[in-house]
Amino acid sequence: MSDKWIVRGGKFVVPGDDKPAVIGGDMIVENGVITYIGEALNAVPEGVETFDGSRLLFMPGLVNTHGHAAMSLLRGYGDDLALQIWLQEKMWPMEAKFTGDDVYWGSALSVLEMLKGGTTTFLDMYDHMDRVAEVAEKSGIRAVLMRGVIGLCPEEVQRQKLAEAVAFAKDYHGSAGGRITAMISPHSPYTCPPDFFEKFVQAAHDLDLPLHTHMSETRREVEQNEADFGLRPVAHLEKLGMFTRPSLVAHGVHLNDEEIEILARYQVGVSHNPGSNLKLASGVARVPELLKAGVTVSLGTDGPASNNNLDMFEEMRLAALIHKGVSGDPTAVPASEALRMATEYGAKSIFLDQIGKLAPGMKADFIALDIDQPHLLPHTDLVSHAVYSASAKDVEHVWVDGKQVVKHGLCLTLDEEEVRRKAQEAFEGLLKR
Ligand SMILES: CSC[C@H]1O[C@@H](n2cnc3c(O)ncnc32)[C@H](O)[C@@H]1O
Ligand SMILES: [Zn+2]
Repeated sequence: MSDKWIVRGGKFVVPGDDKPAVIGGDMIVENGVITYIGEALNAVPEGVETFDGSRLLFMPGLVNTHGHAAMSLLRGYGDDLALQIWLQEKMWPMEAKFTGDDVYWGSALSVLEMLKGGTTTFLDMYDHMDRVAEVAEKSGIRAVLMRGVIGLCPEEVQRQKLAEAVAFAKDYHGSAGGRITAMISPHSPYTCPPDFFEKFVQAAHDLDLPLHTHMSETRREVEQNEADFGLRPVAHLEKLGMFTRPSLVAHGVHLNDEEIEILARYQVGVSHNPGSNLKLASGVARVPELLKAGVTVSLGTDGPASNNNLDMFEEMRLAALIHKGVSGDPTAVPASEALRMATEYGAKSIFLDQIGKLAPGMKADFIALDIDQPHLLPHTDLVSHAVYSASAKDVEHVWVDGKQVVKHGLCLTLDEEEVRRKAQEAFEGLLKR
C-alpha cells in the first residue's frame, strides 16, 4: 500500500546552483521518499493526506557526524579541563562503571535531545553499542554506529574488543529497516598501538565498511605522536593504511598544509566539532583551508560532556562565526556553507547518499522550524536565519524516513518523562557504585 502525503504551502531549503536556496511551494512524500518538491500544485489528489506547511521552514534534518551519546550521563561532570586530564581523571574512571542500562538511558536522553533539536542522523562511537542500537531502533532516528575501541590493555583484551567491534558491525549494519549503518572505529592513534590499529583497517577491508577515529585533536597529541612514532598523526595513519578505506576523522584541529593536502587526496572527511574543541581548549580547526582544499568538512557535537549540549544549530553558528573571528575574513565560512556542513556534507562524510538534501529521490528526513517568532523575522534570508538566529528550540516537527517523530516539539517515539527519570537515576547510580 502506498503511503503518500503532501506538505502544502511551506518554505523549503533546497539545493541551489552553488548554495542552498529557499523556495515556496509543496512537497510530496511517498513511502518515506521525497517524490516532488517545487511550485504549489493546483490540486491535491484525492485520499492524499495534507500537512499545512504555512509559517514553517522545511529543511533537511541535521546530521551530527561525531559523538558519544551515552556521555549525557556525565554532562557537567568534569568541566573546564584539558582533554587528557578530562579523559584520564574524569571520563574514563566513570565510564568504567557504565552498564548496558546506563548506556541505554544516557543514549536515550541524547537521542531525545537530538530529535527535538532537529538532528535526524547521528554518528555514535561507544561501548555497549547493542544498547545504543536499541535506542535508535525505538526512537526512529537514523544512526551510524560503531564500537569505539581503546587498546591500552593486554593483548587478550584487545582481541576481545576487536571481536566485539566486528561482531557489532556484522550484526547491525543495515538494521532497523536500513536506518542503522555501521563503521569500524579504533578510538585514536594514541590509544591504539600501530599493530592493533592495523587490525581495524584489515577488519574494515574485510567487512567493506568505512573507518572512523579521533585524530589531531590537541597540539599535545601531535607532539606525542611524533615522539612515539616519528610521524605526525596524518602520516602515521596513512602509513597504517587507514586512508585506503573510506574514512572520517573527528577533530583534525592541528593540521599543517601538507596534511590537509593528504586528507584531500585520499578524500578523508573531517568532522569539525567547534563547541567541544573550544570547551576543551583544543584549538580551532583550519576549516576554511580544509574546505578550500576540497576536504568534506561536516559538523559534530562530540559527547555531551565536552560540549555540553547536542544542539547542531549551535555548532552551525559556531562554525560560521569562529572562523571569521580567527581569520579576520567575514566570508571565511558563510552561512550557506555552515548549513551544508550540517546537512549535505554531513551525509557525504558518513557515506549516506540519500539524505542531507530536500530533492526528489532523497529519503524524507526533514525538519520544520517555526519561523513566526521574533528572532526569525522578518523573512529576509531564511538560510541566514537558520544559521545565525535559530536554535534547537525552534524545531517544531521532525520526520525520519517520512515518519513523524517530533510533533509540536514533543517526541512521539520515546516516553520523554521515563527517559528523563531513568537518566537521572542512572547518574545517581554511577555515583553510588
Ligand atoms: C571508546 S568509546 C569513545 C571514547 O571516547 C572518549 N571521548 C569523548 N570525547 C572525546 C574526545 O574529544 N577526544 C577523545 N576521546 C573522547 C570517551 O570518553 C570514550 O571513552
Ligand atoms: Zn569524540
